[in-house]
Amino acid sequence: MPSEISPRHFPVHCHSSLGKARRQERMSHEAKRTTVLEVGDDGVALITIVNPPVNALTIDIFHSLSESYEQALGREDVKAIVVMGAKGIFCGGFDVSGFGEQKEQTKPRNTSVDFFTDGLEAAKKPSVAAIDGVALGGGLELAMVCHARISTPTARLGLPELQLGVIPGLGGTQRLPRLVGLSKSLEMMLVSKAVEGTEACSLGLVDAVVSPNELLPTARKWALDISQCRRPWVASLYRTDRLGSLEETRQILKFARSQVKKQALNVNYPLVCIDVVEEGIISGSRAGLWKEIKESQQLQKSYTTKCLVHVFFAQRGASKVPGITDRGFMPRQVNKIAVLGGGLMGSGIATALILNNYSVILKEVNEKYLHAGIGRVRANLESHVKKGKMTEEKLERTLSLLRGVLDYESFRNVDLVIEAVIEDVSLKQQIFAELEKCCPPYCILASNTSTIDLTIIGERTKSLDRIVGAHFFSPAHVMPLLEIVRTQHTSPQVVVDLLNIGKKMKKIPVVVGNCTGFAVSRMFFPYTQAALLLVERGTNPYRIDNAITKFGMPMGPFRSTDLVGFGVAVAASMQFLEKFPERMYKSMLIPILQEDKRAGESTNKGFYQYDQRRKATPDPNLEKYIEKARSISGVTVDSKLVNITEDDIVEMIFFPVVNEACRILAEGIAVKAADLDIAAVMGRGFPPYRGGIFFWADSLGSKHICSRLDEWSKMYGDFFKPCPYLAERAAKGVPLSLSSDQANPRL
Ligand SMILES: C[C@H](O)CC(=O)SCCNC(=O)CCNC(=O)[C@H](O)C(C)(C)COP(=O)(O)OP(=O)(O)OC[C@H]1O[C@@H](n2cnc3c(N)ncnc32)[C@H](O)[C@@H]1OP(=O)(O)O
Repeated sequence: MPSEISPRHFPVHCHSSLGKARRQERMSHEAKRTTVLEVGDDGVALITIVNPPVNALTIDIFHSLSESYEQALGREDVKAIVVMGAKGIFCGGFDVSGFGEQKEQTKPRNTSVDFFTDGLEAAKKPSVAAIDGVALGGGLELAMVCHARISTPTARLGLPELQLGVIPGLGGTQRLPRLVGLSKSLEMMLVSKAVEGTEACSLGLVDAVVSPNELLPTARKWALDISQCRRPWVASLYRTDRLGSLEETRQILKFARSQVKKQALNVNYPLVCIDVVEEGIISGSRAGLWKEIKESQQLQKSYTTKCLVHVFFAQRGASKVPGITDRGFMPRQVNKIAVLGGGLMGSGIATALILNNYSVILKEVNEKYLHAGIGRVRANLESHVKKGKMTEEKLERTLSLLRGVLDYESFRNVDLVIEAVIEDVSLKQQIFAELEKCCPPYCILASNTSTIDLTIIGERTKSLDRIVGAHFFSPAHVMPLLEIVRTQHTSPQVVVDLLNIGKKMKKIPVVVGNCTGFAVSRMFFPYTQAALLLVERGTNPYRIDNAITKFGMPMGPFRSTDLVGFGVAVAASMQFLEKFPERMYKSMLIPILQEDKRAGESTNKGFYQYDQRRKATPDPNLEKYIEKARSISGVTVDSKLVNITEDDIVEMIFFPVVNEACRILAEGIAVKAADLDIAAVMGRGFPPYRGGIFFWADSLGSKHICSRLDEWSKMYGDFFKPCPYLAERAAKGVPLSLSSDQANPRL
């Protein structure tokens, strides 16, 4: 039975030690971050966490929560306790804004063992969590300390700490396996997968699922039932019935470790998480709690966490655009959307839209292409069915939102058109002129171009104010980034509308300015170019790809060019060549390969050769093409570059990317460096645990980057020449990500 509760379990703050000013400041702070205790006639004390917007846990909240609990436990008229969050959100977890700092974050001993375990879980009065909205991280950990959990069907429950480089630190590694079993708990923690209330109930994580209206009455009754022994009084930490035999445990942990070693390169926190879970199973849950405390404290201070927390906040900051989202524009209702072109991109965009309940018209030029486009959408949905994410019935319902057409007849009442045809300037110009005539005057006219200047695309229209870039990344129904491109003419309302649609499509939108390549393609165009320069001077291409994947990119430059296809790569290069000739590295290697019908993965040969299962292997024949390209370029093999180290490969490939990112920032194409961090992570798979392109560059220092670029530009030409923004920051020794007064914002 629950042990004796004494006030020492609850850290109570001592006002007398605070000065008057600090006390006042603290009181106004607490007015926003607090818990509220209300005792009903039924004898149930309702404790509500109030810390908008997501009721995150802070030290203040813990103080207030412990005070509320202490009162509830001490009052004779209270028989049981219900915990909930204000405004339909249980709790979004611990406030992560201080994670990644060297200072101590919490007093986990007080919270995890003394407060949560020996205080709440062992209390003489039962607690029930009433969960709506989200119960994530520390929020779910608090709920698991309660003796039962009632949830709404759509509430999301999970322990997503690992996506921030930390492990659950309030008992989650111990209680989750005991509630849902080891395999499921590892899956939920290692891939930061949240489950909805209904699934949580079938897993045993929650005890009942009810509608939002019934949530509180049910939770109150449940709590009273426990107190009167009509329902079991369960302390999750000591359950063992969901844990399998020791042999099963070993098998599951072994498998999890092998998966993590394959997938989580350069980071240790997933393995730490598994070790902590194992400790609890082998040595008992209290031993597990202590190990969890020690490890989570360490990880909270780690540099990796600092990077991942930066990405978390940068992602949220990306949808706040000065001069646009702070002007009070409300997003307009967008119901009907047309997509032009049913190729790879168009079908992906249409899939993403119908998956998020938009009605979509897909237009193609003839029956054959239309049929193929709709077929692609169906195939995209079928892959969801195969992965168990969707039922056949849901597939048919989703597909019924798509209608194929061959003309503009039905465009008369569309709210948004997304053009996704091939990268041909005059074709796009013609299409936009037609759209202007066929669509209503309020319709947003968006292009999915990845490189072409939008003002040029809209040259033949008088609708520049409603022309905007909606650049998706392939596969569009999978990749999270949406690059919203606005020109000097695009109206703020249109940007606000598109931001809202992006959010509804569960994309991460980043708003950038208009130029050739915008932010993502432009920032990364030196990525493949630097690789070509190295190869022509003797570096083995497969060593380059290997070094870059070891750094953490999903693919090296050659493998990713194969995937994109040489046709697309050449079309983009032509745009850059026209716009930035002075810093293009002009290699003939790709055109030479193309001449020999090697155009990348789709032709089974590119830089790699591909078997029937699309597995890439190095091709010994590549060397002869490289030699030919080398002779055309008139360069010779440089023994330094033949024997270049992996670290130097990474710097020679990525410093030109940093250099271009600096130009983009200096020109005001991006509003802030953090937006380019998000663009690199979400659009190109730059490792999030390095914080994004600028965050990583600043960890190395502007001086180091500039001096290396300088050195290479003397040896290998202007391709490496540091831009004025970078050179200036290096001279002053200031970080590249600091906003610049000298930048000339065009947005
Ligand atoms: C000790 C423990 O084990 C450690 C932990 O608990 S670590 C934290 C674990 N929790 C998480 O990882 C959840 C993080 N949050 C989220 O996933 C999402 O914010 C959410 C699902 C809760 C809400 O999503 P959504 O409604 O789209 O709102 P979103 O824009 O993301 O967040 C709203 C605001 O709350 C902030 N916020 C959300 N969760 C936060 C958190 N855990 N800490 C600090 N701020 C947080 C956001 O930064 C944003 O602030 P802004 O308005 O100033 O931009």
